[in-house]
Amino acid sequence: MALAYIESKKPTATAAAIMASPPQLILTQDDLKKIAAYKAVEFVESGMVLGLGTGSTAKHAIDRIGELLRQGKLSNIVGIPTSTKTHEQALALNIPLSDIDTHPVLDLAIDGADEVDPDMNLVKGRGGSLLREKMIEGCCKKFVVIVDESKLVNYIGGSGLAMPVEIVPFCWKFTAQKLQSLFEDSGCVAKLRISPENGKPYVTDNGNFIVDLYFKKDIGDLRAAGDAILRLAGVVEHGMFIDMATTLIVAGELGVTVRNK
Ligand SMILES: O=C(CO)[C@H](O)[C@H](O)COP(=O)(O)O
Repeated sequence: MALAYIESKKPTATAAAIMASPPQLILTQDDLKKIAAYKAVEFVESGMVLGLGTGSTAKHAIDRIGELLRQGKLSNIVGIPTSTKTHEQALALNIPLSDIDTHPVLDLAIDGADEVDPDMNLVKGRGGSLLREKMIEGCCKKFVVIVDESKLVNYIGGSGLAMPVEIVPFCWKFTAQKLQSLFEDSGCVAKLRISPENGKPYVTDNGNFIVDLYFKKDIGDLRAAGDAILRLAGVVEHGMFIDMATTLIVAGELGVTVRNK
């Protein structure tokens, strides 16, 4: 697919303000996340129905939306949260909330990602919310992805970190084994995600488990891989977001890049 690029290596006014206060020599990863998030919120207009993402980057965007509502600079926003955690954050900020039963078409969603490839395909779900994120971000007119530059990869799986798959708890070992076998040629290792809090299987907002897939090599055709995963009984959804992002905002040491698809 042909891509159109709008690129700027100059810090925006918002980014410049964040960089300037307090004075510091090195921006932390969290500073970069905040810069990307604030830039994304510039796309938000009063009256919009908004998908509210999950994770440490999206959290900054939601805080900013709450702040602009409080200041009266935004009004009549309806937020659709992608997780119970985001739901709680948005409630605390007095952002009016709804769901996709009531609002099946959203104006805009803002969310982070774990990996972004050169075609703006994503890995999401290391925060555990991939199913609701995919349902909600799949019905947005515009899906703005916000990342710091560490999330950019040459190919999906290229970070060496997990590509999450949400599965039903029933006979999870069977499903994990099937997933691993599917990507044998890519040296795939499938691991059940364990919650660091209690040492038990991590349970998603939907009552499911997550199997994290680690690849040693490029898995090739992402659509074919995604379809093969979804054909396995026991799989609920995978964390590859193929051809869904419409805008990518990357914050790095040299400034902010905005790229439209
Ligand atoms: O997909 C996600 C949650 O399911 C997050 O967007 C993703 O994990 C990125 O998180 P962070 O902004 O904390 O790096």
